[in-house]
Order: sequence, then structure tokens, then C-alpha cells
Amino acid sequence: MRYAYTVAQTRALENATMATVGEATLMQRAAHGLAGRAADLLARTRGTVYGSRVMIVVGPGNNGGDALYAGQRLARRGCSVTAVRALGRPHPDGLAALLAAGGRLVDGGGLSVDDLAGVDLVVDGLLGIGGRPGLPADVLALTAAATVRGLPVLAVDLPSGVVSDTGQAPSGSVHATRTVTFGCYKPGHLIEPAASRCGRIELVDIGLDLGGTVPALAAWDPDDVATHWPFPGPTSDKYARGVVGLDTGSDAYPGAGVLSTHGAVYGGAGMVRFLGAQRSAEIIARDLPNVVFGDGRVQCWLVGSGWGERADGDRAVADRVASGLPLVIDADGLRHLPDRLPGTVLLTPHAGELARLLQCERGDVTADPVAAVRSAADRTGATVLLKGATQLVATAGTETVEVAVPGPAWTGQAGSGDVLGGLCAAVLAAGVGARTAAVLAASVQAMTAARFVGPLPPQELARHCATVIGELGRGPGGRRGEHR
Ligand SMILES: NC(=O)C1=CN([C@@H]2O[C@H](COP(=O)(O)OP(=O)(O)OC[C@H]3O[C@@H](n4cnc5c(N)ncnc54)[C@H](O)[C@@H]3O)[C@@H](O)[C@H]2O)[C@@H](O)CC1
Ligand SMILES: [K+]
Repeated sequence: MRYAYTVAQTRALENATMATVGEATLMQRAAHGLAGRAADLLARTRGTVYGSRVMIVVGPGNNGGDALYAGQRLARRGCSVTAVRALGRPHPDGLAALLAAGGRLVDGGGLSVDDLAGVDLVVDGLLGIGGRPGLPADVLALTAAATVRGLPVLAVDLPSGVVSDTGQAPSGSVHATRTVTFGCYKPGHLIEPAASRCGRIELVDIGLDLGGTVPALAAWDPDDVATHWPFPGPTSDKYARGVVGLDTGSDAYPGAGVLSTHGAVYGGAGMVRFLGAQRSAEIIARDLPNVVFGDGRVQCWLVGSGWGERADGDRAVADRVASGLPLVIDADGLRHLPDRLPGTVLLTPHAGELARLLQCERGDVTADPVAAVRSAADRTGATVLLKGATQLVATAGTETVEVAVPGPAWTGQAGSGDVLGGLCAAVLAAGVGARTAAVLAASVQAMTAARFVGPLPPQELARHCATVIGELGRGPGGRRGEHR
């Protein structure tokens, strides 16, 4: 699990540490870690650190300070280090240290992409957590040219231009091949589109004491998924694995009923009971003979996928809420929410559906998805899974937002959300809480898609989810997994 902290939290953590060790020490720790990672990268790409040419693009703040002190260390190891003054006045002590070690300073204004000839590494020390979006065009042209030439671009703390707290990455932001961050991860490292601008992320310990601070985000990795997945035990029967009841699909959208059923079946439900649209039922009966269609015992409901307009939608949702059973409300079901829901109910909107729920624009959700998902959970009382490139889960009254394991962009296709609803219901039916169930289901779907290099229709991906779940159960994390 990786935990991320907002800019305000990071500054408070840094201040607390600085109060005991001093500001200079913290920056030296950051510079030491940064120089070490830069040297590793040079050793790997060039075979040697000595004699490498390093260009450090610096801004006016401490981010540039880190980069300049790292430059000093690289110069001492025999690198030829050029600092490019790109924004404002560079950190004076950091600059003096670099110059004393034999580095040089040039003005960014007169620089062209030709100046990249012979450079082995570009270090982006323009802006860190104090940055605002919007970088000068000539600076961006330089870092973009480095990317085009295939040069490694090492971002200090964050790729400059991205928004640390929200994960926004305006087109004018640096594209790094590697990011070295200090003390703790920031949301921008974990949320798209900024996350993809970071390349591989390395965390340098600078002695921050994270113990007393509740993180803004908790990002899961495949081992966490294996640890928490409800694998069946030796004596589990179909009720231990759980019965999923589905009221999904419509005559207009029968496929959604079929796909949500695939999600529940291949997500490992002990039994799937389909009580949705007739046209969906006909296809399911042909393709999935294990699914049952009559009334009977249910341990988790999934409603809403593919409903379209549904005149009795309010009552259909209210009845399922009244059952007190774990419940997933997806897609068109989200149009029929009562004012207040218990946290055991899981809502699975995409950005457009979340915007409608919050009565704002879709762009407001994508501009700050963490705030939006948190706000939806607080307003409804439910647990909310925001689907998309980064899948976030929030529960009312809980500060930390969970981030599912990310997957490839191919997952974004019609029908993926229906399958995901079914996967969520399968995990909930096994007795896992809504928050954890949502992260597990979203993660497994993403991990499954990550196995394929191209597009695969959602029903096929659903089948492959079963393989991924099975393999998780065989791995070291899986042996620690909970039995149902
Ligand atoms: N305070 C410390 O001792 C530590 C700081 N650290 C480093 O310090 C960074 C934060 O330093 P700062 O708070 O100085 O912030 P930054 O270095 O991120 O930059 C802030 C400065 O840039 C200017 N600026 C912001 N956006 C701009 C834009 N779009 N165009 C032009 N100018 C812009 C601001 O006016 C301000 O002068 C971290 O990201 C990290 O790299 C780390 O070394 C850890 C320790
Ligand atoms: K940076």
C-alpha cells in the first residue's frame, strides 16, 4: 500500500521535522537521495557516472534547491553539470554550491533544443509542491525535446506543471521518465493523468514522521488485493461464497444484464440469481446455465446497470435498500437514490454520473476527482466507487480515499462498468465490507486488462478475471487471504 499526503499535510510534516533538524538538513537529505538515484540512472544508461553530461532545469523555489545540491554532488562525482535558469532566481545557496563544485549556470532564455546534443540526463527541478500550472513555452519545448530524443528526464518531487493535490496534468507539464519524491507520496503520483507523467516513482526517506497524519489516499497494489480477497476455504459452500441477486438490464439494453451477470459469475459468487430484464435472461440462460432465475435467498443485490428509463426505479431501489442486504447501485439506478443511504450501499458512478449526482459539471469531477468522490460519499452516506482511469473509493466520515490498482486505458469501453458492478457484488456477497469490496473488484478488473496488450471485449475480460483471482490465491499474498 502506498499512502499519499496533500501539499498542506506535506508542509506540516516537513515543518515538524525541520523544527528538530533544521531546513538545511532536510534539503540535504533530499539532494543526497536525488543524486543517488540520478547516478544509478546514469550508471544504467551510460555504464558510468563519471563524465556524464547532466542538464538541470531550475525554478525559483526549494525544488530547484534540491536539484542544485544534487547537481553539486554529481559534479563532485565527475559529471559535467549545467544548470539552466528557467524561471525566476535560482536557490542562492544551492547555486553557489553547484558553481563551487565546478558546475555552470546558463540562461534558459537563449537555449534551444540543439543544446540537448550530448546531454545524458535532464533533471526537472522547476517546480515541486509549490508549483502552479502554466510553464513557459520555451522550457516546455526543451523538456519535450528531451522526451522525443529518448533522454531520461528525472523529475524532482513531481513533474513540473502537474497539480500535486488533484492529479491534473495540463498539457503544459513535464513528461518524466522517472520521479524522485521526498518523505511521502503526493496524490499527483497516484492519480491520472498526472500519474502517467511521473514514470517510475522512487521515494526518498528524509525522516518525516508520518505516524500521526491520516493520509489523503491509500493506493493498493496486487499484494494487497491478494491479502484481502475472500478466497473460499476448504469447507466453503455456495452460501459461504455468497449468492448475488441481479436486477439489471432492460429490453432496450439487454447486454448490461448479461455483462453484470458475467462479472458476478467470474468474480466468484457461489450462486447468481438473475431477476432482471427478460431479454437479458434469455441470453444468460443460453450462455451461463449455472445462473438461476427464480426468487430465493440473496446475500447481495446489484441493481441499475442498463435500466435506461425505468418508471418504477424509485421503488425498485428503495425495496433493495429496505432489504438491509449489501447492495450495489450502478448506472441508471443512480437516478433513483433516496436522500440518505447506509455505508453498506455501494454506488458505482463514472465521472458523468457522479457529476449528475453532485449537480455539477463533468469537468468539475475530473478537475478534482478525490474531492468529488469524497463529497458524494458525505452527501449520500453511501460508499462510492468512482470509475475511470483512476478508480477511487470513498466512505462517508472517512478521510482517506482508496485508490484501486490501475489498469490500461483499454478498460475504458462500453460494458466494463457492467462487469465491474457484478464483480463488486460477488465480493460483497462473500461478506467483505463495501469499501474493501469496491477496491478489490476494481483492482482485479484492471489487473486482468493489464495482461493483454490490446482491446478485449468486456465479457472476455470478465472470464479472464477468474484466472487472475485464482492466481492471486496461489501466490504468497493469497495464502494470507481471508477464507469465506
Ligand atoms: N522545505 C524543505 O526543506 C524541503 C523542500 N523540498 C522541496 O521543495 C519543494 C517545494 O518548495 P517550494 O515551496 O519552494 O516550492 P517550489 O519549488 O515548487 O516552487 C515555488 C516557487 O515557484 C513559483 N511558481 C510556482 N508556480 C509557478 C509557475 N507556474 N510559473 C512561475 N513561477 C511559479 C512560486 O511563486 C514560488 O516562488 C518540494 O517539492 C521539494 O522538492 C524537499 O527538499 C524536502 C525538504
Ligand atoms: K519538478
